[in-house]
Amino acid sequence: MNFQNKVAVIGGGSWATANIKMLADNTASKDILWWMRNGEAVEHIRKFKHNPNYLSSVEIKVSAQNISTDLKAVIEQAEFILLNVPAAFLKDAFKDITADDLKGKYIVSAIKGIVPDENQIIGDFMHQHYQVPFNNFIVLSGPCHAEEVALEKLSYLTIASRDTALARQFASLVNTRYIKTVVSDDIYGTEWAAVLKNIYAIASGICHGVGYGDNFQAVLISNAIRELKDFVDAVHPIDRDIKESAYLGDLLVTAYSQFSRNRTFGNMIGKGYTVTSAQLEMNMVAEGYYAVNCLHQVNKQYNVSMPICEAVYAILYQKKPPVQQMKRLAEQLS
Ligand SMILES: NC(=O)C1=CN([C@@H]2O[C@H](COP(=O)(O)OP(=O)(O)OC[C@H]3O[C@@H](n4cnc5c(N)ncnc54)[C@H](OP(=O)(O)O)[C@@H]3O)[C@@H](O)[C@H]2O)C=CC1
Ligand SMILES: O=C(CO)COP(=O)(O)O
Repeated sequence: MNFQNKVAVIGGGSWATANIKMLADNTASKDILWWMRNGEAVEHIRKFKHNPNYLSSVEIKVSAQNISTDLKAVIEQAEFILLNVPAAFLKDAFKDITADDLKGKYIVSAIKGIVPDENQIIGDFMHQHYQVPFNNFIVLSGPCHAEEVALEKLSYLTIASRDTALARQFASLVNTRYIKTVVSDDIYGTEWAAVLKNIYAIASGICHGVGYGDNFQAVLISNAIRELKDFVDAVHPIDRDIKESAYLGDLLVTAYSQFSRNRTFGNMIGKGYTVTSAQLEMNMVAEGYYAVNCLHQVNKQYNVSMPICEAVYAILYQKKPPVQQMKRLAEQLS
């Protein structure tokens, strides 16, 4: 297959900015395009070569005319469409985009979330609403915080697609001195694991916020990986090693890292912040907040025992006191 290597990054947040950096630092010949909704940020980046709102220390090496607020025009010029908009806002961002606009394009999802109301992970959503064939769909995941990419800390990404030759091609556009890539064909497991680990990171933050220590957190995360495996195996039962970095690795980094939005959000909830005040304070998106509500609906179909996710759901959506819920949860862990 002949590739043109024209990549459009869709979204203007931290992960989009980190993805722009990886693509620019990668030495393969390519065109990089960038869409974001914020016109002022576009003007600032064109002029000063830094994103004023996210990872502002990163130098942006994308030509000024390739950065735009016109999504249709950006998509039209690209071959790979790299989605970086939080799942809760994807439908709104794509409201003027049609299946025809995406025909023949490769859709790469770097989103770790579920589309609310639809209760679909991104591959299913793009397939059902935009007729994107699964063979044209790629997942970019793995334990990797945008902040560490900005610092060029060694990181590993998993690039998953049913078409592993396509996954390898996309991997060849993002690997750098500090980014190593692993190719997989498990699109369902990779997407669902990335969604669930955000919920477990919120649980981890809540536990910290209410006063549990490292000893308890280790038990929580040991139980979380079993819960994650049970759910992913129920949704898509294939032979997968849950200890691989796209599954266990991403859970660990998100549950333990100082950079995690989800853990930070959970910590604030544990300390008594309301959901709204925690969201306002962070100015970044904790996907797990939206995901746990969707998962609660989706799991009615699979009926997997998920006490950790249910505790997070009860705290965030049924306003149950974190201390009481974590005490109840602790009695169910082993
Ligand atoms: N950050 C990370 O390290 C990683 C993030 N991801 C995933 O990447 C995706 C993007 O997250 P990330 O880059 O971290 O996001 P950030 O939290 O850094 O930024 C928030 C993004 O959401 C947008 N946004 C906020 N409110 C709205 C709204 N009401 N309507 C439309 N857009 C809105 C912001 O746009 P604006 O600035 O215009 O308000 C901004 O682009 C998520 O799915 C996340 O899980 C995956 C791996 C690592
Ligand atoms: O997915 C991530 C790291 O792999 C980022 O997690 P947070 O959204 O919790 O920061």
